Amino acid sequence: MSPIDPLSSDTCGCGTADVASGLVSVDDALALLDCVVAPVSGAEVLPLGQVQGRVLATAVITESPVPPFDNAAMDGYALDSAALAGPVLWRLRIDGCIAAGKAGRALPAGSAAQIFTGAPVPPGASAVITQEDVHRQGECILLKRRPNPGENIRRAGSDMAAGTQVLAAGDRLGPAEIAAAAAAGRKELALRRRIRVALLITGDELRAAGDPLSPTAIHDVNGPMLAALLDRPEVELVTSKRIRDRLDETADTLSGLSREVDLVVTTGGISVGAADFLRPAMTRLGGQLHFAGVAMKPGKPAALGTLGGALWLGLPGNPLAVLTSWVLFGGRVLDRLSGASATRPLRRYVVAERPLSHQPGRCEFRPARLIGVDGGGREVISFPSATHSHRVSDIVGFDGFALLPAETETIPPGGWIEFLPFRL
Ligand SMILES: Nc1nc2c(c(=O)[nH]1)N[C@H]1C(S)=C(S)[C@@H](COP(=O)(O)OP(=O)(O)OC[C@H]3O[C@@H](n4cnc5c(N)ncnc54)[C@H](O)[C@@H]3O)O[C@H]1N2
Ligand code: MOO
Repeated sequence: MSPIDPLSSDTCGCGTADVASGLVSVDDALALLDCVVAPVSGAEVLPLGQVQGRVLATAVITESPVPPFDNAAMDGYALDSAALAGPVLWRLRIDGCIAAGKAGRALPAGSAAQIFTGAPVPPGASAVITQEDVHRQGECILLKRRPNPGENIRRAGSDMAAGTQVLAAGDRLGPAEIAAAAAAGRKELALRRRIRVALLITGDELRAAGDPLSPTAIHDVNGPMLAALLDRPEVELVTSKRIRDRLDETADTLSGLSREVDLVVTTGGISVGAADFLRPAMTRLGGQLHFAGVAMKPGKPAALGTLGGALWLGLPGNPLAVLTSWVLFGGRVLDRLSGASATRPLRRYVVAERPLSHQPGRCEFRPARLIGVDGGGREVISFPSATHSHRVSDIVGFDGFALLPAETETIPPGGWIEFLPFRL
């Protein structure tokens, strides 16, 4: 299999097809994003119980070895295997019982100590033999086999030596990382502060979900979807506003929000119509546009800019276009702002269930569902017959996007195709 193609490669074509219309390729847009979006400054220290999903600001280094002492890996008997003399069968007297959390005394010659998993191995013992491997006779055990030196002993520092870096700045903290921090003896961690985000929904036609509709109105779909996409541990959604399609209102609101937050996410009003006021508002306010228009379908009008100290991520109005541009750019903006270690979306090759046709032009992100594995062990996807950027029904139950290169017209059943899983 060939390596994954850059999205702007000749194979894709989206870097060339729309150059004339001033669109940047997806790869160029991602590169610009990486250049301009830097982590927010400032850290906070929180207890382990409150760090799930957050990004670490400073590395975690163990101060002492883990485990701190040699201990038993199994329930059984601690003994000195080198001291077993004479022919098998060996008989040893049981001298004491060591449970986890208790200390054992030095083993007298010719004896073994009963020991439980996690208990410290007593001085003088070189191995732990499991209780299934011995025959117990009153206060003695009989052994048919000489345990190997070190058998069933977990050595001090064998998990983490003192001074080991177990987590790096930029690591995102999930259950595994929190476990590592706890094992390293930390009860609190230094985290990047949360990203302050404002959500701005634009459109005269919009009514809140569930509100009665006039004959020309529709329900706001993007507001609830974006609020859900922004519901992440590293995000503080400071405000969510809905405004009308007016230049003054758009500019005033953008200007006010840019003084309060790190990132303003907008939806709608970024295309070329006379009622699209986001770009004119940015121009009026002296904002800087890093890109405005990407050679992709859906999501073509997606834009990124800077206004004062805040970033502006402009998403289109059509709901599938919002989701597509969020998957490509939104998650990555949050990763960069949060200081998380770089993570490109993980793409892989899968095969098409049936013939796939595409109108040549922009490279297309077609919603797709993983439906199983074929006889050759290849993952198979199904997909709708076309991408309709306004259709919400097309995204329900889908697993990601099939990437259709700009010049591709058809892909036969069983043909290789790149797949970008949702990483919401
Ligand atoms: N002459 C051209 N017209 C359009 C172009 C173009 O290049 N030239 N691009 C088209 C593409 S592609 C897209 S995508 C849309 C994007 O337009 P906007 O981002 O300016 O979005 P709106 O015009 O405000 O809305 C588009 C569509 O989405 C509906 N919408 C808006 N907000 C919401 C919401 N919160 N929830 C649900 N639906 C929403 C809106 O009613 C429109 O139907 O422009 C094309 N036009
Ligand atoms: O690119 Mo638009 O986002 O197709 O509908």
